[in-house]
Amino acid sequence: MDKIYAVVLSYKRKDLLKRCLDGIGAQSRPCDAVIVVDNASNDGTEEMLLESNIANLKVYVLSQNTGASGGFSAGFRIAYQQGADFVWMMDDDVIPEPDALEQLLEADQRLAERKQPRAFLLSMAFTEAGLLTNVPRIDERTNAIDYENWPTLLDIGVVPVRPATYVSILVPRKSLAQHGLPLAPMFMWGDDTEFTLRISQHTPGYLVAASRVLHLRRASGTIDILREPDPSRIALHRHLVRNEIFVARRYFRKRRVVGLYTSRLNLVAAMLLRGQFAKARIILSGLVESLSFSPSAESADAPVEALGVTVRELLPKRSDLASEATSPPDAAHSVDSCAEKPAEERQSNLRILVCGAEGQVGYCLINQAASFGLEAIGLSRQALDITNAEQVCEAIDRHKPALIINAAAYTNLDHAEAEVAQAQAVNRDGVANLAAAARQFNIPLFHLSSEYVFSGDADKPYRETDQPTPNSVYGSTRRAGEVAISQTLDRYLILRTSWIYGERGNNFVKTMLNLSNKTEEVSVVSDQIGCPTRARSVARVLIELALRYCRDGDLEWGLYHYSGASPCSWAEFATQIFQEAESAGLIDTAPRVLPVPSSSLPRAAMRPAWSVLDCSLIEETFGIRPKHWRDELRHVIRRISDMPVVPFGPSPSRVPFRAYPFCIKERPAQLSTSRRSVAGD
Ligand SMILES: NC(=O)C1=CN([C@@H]2O[C@H](COP(=O)(O)OP(=O)(O)OC[C@H]3O[C@@H](n4cnc5c(N)ncnc54)[C@H](OP(=O)(O)O)[C@@H]3O)[C@@H](O)[C@H]2O)C=CC1
Ligand SMILES: Cc1cn([C@H]2C[C@H](O)[C@@H](COP(=O)(O)OP(=O)(O)O[C@H]3O[C@@H](C)C(=O)[C@@H](O)[C@H]3O)O2)c(=O)[nH]c1=O
Repeated sequence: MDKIYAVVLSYKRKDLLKRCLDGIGAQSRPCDAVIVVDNASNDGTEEMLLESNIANLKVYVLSQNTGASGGFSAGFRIAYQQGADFVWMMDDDVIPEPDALEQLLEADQRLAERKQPRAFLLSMAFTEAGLLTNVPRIDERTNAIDYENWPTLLDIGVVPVRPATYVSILVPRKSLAQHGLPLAPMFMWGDDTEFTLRISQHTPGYLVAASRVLHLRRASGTIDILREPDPSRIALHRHLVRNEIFVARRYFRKRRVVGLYTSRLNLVAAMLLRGQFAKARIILSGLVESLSFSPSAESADAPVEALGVTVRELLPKRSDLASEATSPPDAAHSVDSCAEKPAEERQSNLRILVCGAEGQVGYCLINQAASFGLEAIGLSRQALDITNAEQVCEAIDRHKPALIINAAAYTNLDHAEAEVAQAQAVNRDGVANLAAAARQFNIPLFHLSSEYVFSGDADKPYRETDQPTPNSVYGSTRRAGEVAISQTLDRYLILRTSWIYGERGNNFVKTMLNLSNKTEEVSVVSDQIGCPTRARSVARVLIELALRYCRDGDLEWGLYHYSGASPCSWAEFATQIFQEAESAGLIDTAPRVLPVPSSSLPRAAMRPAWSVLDCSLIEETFGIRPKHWRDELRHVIRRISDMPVVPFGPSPSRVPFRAYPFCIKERPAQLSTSRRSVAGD
């Protein structure tokens, strides 16, 4: 079933927002997530949201007001990047009728049956007095004999429209993927017009008669500086002037642009005659700005931070997630541990120590943590070698983190078969060092492990309760690390995952892309099945759980499985990688994928035939759902194609076949806002 994310942008209207959320919560078709973007309201909105009982509520507070266009742009990208199939966007003063969403989706279905592509679907908006408001413009495009086409689909209750507002608009993922995000620099007014015009350039949007919402807007009618009731908004009218001209220039005929300039200049003249100098200056500055204003659309993959803000995720109370308070364990050697402190003090230690910070997941942890309000101290292997117990204690003592996340590991499977001692030193003894230190400092340890702890001869997804029986050195050492943790600590979180890939580091996606330039056919095993998992999503899960621990001082500790959704073979994964890369223009021609049995590609370490993890426990416990690897892969490929340099291949030692021994140096990782230490910090 499609994932529908409702997104509400809110700015200093907590009472209206509450009504809006109640309306969303009462929908006959529940939303898979309800996202509120708080545009730095600072008016008690956060407190109201923290107390909210709306199911699946996620709240993102921007560090500063980015205007309507910035806020909507943030909301669209957050929902898109979290895997929404449809984004149901609205202002905070919209109260949807209980079947508003269901009706939009039914209309979408009817249009699909008629094979009509659609850029968006729109509800009918009414004022409290029952008058129509926010009426979109009909799409007046004509048919082959020059008649307007708009009545064609009246029988299914929809009319094609083009410019529209964000008063209950349902935008399919495809529109965002193809056309990008609303233009944040517009700040306010006209950004919705521009966005809907852009996405409906070749495919109409539709107004859906049966979907109705109430729009409780403060001022009625059109926006006009002469009638502006709110003095604090008068200065903002320069955006309106600039944006109107920009939209006209981009989407309409020259005559309209000239008309706009003329009417605005006339208005300025009239104002000057009436002595309205301040207002005249505002219009004039809009006109001047319009001469050079020409923002371009960001891709839906762009991080929210690209808006020049940081984002903080709030964790609203949700009955299903509330953990029972337990008494803090022995505090003999405690250092700044979250668990022993009252709630208000706990918030003050949001520092996490990340080991293995230069690895795929480690890097993503450091890169994302600050956006969620965590201070991440990232230590590379040079800065902290986890095999050195003394160094581990020193690092904790120096940084006094609330918890440790271990993303460090010896991950070269084939080399591990020969370098058993080295693999054990890191994956077993290094992890034991971390567990001992966590115990000494009375802080929890989050740790990553692998599905390779299982032999791979099962026929159903592995659960946390299944007995590990590793059949490689890597798998055995990972299992030994898990055991060391569970025997040393009560407060630990082990996350087993599988087939990690991302735009950075060594992984299968990078290997395939590297191969694509060198060969026309790639042999890939088709008898190993698993779930590809994006490094960034693994990091995101760890951040989410770290935040919950810092908030509550406790967590449902233990072992969890988390991987991408939907199993596939490596051969299927490779095929999809090439397809995505080809359509993103990253490669000219996709090589053929020749599916082969594992026996035909011998490697030092045995790979499990079945690498599928059952992720239901993490979903039941924390509401964390796996994301489909196909969606995630598309993002990763896009990001790689945005990179200015040729993608990095794997280090030659990880590549089993002679065909691709080259390795192009990756550009140095950029430092994130969180602290990253490479040598000693
Ligand atoms: N990659 C995958 O497909 C999967 C990985 N996992 C697990 O997830 C975790 C993260 O994986 P991923 O990000 O892909 O791993 P990477 O191999 O990308 O990163 C591991 C990092 O650990 C560092 N490291 C190695 N030895 C030490 C040490 N003694 N002290 C400190 N740091 C050290 C490495 O540094 P250097 O490069 O300098 O050696 C590297 O930066 C690991 O535990 C891994 O086993 C689980 C399932 C699948
Ligand atoms: C490069 C290549 C690989 N393959 C196969 C071999 C192997 O079975 C599979 C993946 O190979 P890689 O070497 O990229 O990945 P590999 O090192 O096996 O990946 C594993 O890493 C460790 C750390 C884990 O914990 C696992 O979850 C898993 O992700 O693809 C081909 O069939 N053809 C090819 O051209």
